[in-house]
Amino acid sequence: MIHTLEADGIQLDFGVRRILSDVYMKCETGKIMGLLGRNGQGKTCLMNVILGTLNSSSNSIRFDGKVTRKVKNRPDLLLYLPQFNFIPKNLSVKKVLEDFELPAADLEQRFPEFNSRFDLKVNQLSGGQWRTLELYIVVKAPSRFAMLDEPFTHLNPIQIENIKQFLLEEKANKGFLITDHMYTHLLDISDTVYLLKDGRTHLTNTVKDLEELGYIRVGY
Ligand SMILES: Nc1ncnc2c1ncn2[C@@H]1O[C@H](COP(=O)(O)OP(=O)(O)OP(=O)(O)O)[C@@H](O)[C@H]1O
Repeated sequence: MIHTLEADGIQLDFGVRRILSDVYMKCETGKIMGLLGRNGQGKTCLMNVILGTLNSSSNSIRFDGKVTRKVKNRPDLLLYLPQFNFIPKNLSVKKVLEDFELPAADLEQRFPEFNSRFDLKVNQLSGGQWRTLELYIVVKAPSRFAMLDEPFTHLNPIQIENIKQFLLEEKANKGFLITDHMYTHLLDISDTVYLLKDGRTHLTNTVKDLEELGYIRVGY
């Protein structure tokens, strides 16, 4: 069965500044939805409104058509990879995996750089490894959907290709909403791409659409 996550009717203002006014987004299990937008257009705010960690004057967040509030309390529905590190730095890799009931062997098979690193504390990992571990948890822990805020940041090109392959395989198990400034990587793996601009989402299909909307300049 395909499950859906939809968000619309969102109005978000900070003082006199309107950040979000005309958003419509739909994610489905089995698919990757990419969200692009220039700095400050409201991508992170939108994710936080969906989660319910940021209050907006109005919003409608629906799972399978049913309005759901306080999504942050429903990890079975949605998990979130924020831009900042969320795993406490003093926990060992082993303990983190145990807490999420995820097998160490699977992490090591997928990301061999964790070989012999399970006893290390998270803050003894490199920044990229710390980020990879967090992403692995959000992707693998059971939930219908996962939102990833800049998953490619801090990662080298080989890690990025590995993560892209990982996400393409794991979308069989959940739906993803991903935002990142590395738009070519996002376009490579996304089934649907929205551009957030001036408070509203634009469904885009091609690089030309992104150029016409002023997000990229091709040919310079
Ligand atoms: N708590 C807040 N109070 C006032 N303004 C805020 C607050 N949080 C975010 N903003 C503003 O809202 C706008 C959208 O921020 P947001 O972080 O969602 O942008 P973004 O699209 O994720 O940007 P980036 O790509 O740089 O991460 C920005 O102009 C930001 O300064």
